[in-house]
Amino acid sequence: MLNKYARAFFTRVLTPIAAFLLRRGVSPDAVTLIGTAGVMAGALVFFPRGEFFWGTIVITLFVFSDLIDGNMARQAGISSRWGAFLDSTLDRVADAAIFGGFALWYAGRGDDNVLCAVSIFCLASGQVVSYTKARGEAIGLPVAVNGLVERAERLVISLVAAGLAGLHAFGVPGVDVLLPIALWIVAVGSAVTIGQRVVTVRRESAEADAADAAGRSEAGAA
Ligand SMILES: CCCCCCCC/C=C\CCCCCCCC(=O)OC[C@H](COP(=O)(O)O[C@@H]1[C@H](O)[C@H](OP(=O)(O)O)[C@@H](O)[C@H](O)[C@H]1O)OC(=O)CCCCCCC/C=C\CCCCCCCC
Ligand SMILES: Nc1ccn([C@@H]2O[C@H](COP(=O)(O)O)[C@@H](O)[C@H]2O)c(=O)n1
Ligand SMILES: [Mg+2]
Ligand SMILES: [Mg+2]
Repeated sequence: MLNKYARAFFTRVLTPIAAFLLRRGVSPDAVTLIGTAGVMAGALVFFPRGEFFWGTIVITLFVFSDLIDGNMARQAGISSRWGAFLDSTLDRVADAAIFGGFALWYAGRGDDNVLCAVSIFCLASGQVVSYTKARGEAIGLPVAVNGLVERAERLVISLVAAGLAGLHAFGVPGVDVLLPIALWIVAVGSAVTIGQRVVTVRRESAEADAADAAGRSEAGAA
């Protein structure tokens, strides 16, 4: 949903920044790599220590690089298969760092085995959500479904909650419950999304196999 409705807005806002970086000789790949490194640093330095506010601020500064890199490539007319591969692969690395950071907090001083498990489930299920689409497309299917919780939703839900929960350390009462709530929402939403994508791939596979079989029997009859 966010990918559909918010992308146009962010494209307008980020296009001048992308143009500026291109004029300075920065490449889309460099933005992809630096953005991922920044997200990883924010997540793995701050989240395991429970510093959710500062971790979210650092991640937010870098995460929009994922919208800038593609914008730069398109503006410069240099979109490439390699760029698409690098972008998607490093998305997975950044997501692992974010949910891994939460898991490390709950495994350590956060001291909550259930929320540690929920964080690990968010990490793994998010990767599976992406894999279902990538593998379906790799076997030639359209995978014409996005599902309930795409990457943008996973990030916005968990990072807004983490940023607000981080305000607890500055004396704001009650906000610390937001992160557990968000993690449960992302976990359940990701499970539903996997189901939606698997059902779609199963239907599209059956249709494609039936079309292939019909084509073979027509060729045999001729
Ligand atoms: C009082 C202060 C409190 C501090 C609060 C801090 C608030 C800031 C918190 C969060 C900001 C989070 C912003 C997150 C932005 C995410 C941007 C992003 O990376 O989107 C990526 C996404 C997809 O891009 P790609 O096409 O490159 O990715 C493909 C996709 O990911 C597929 O994934 P799949 O669904 O399959 O898992 C992969 O299959 C594929 O491989 C991959 O290539 O881009 C978009 O979706 C575009 C839309 C972005 C929408 C961003 C909305 C941000 C909205 C609000 C943030 C601000 C909220 C402020 C709240 C303040 C609260 C007080
Ligand atoms: N280093 C890069 C990054 C991205 N691309 C191209 O942009 C597409 C992704 O667009 P986003 O707006 O989601 O970032 C990707 O599929 C590539 O075509 C690139 O070429 N090089
Ligand atoms: Mg990108
Ligand atoms: Mg990306």
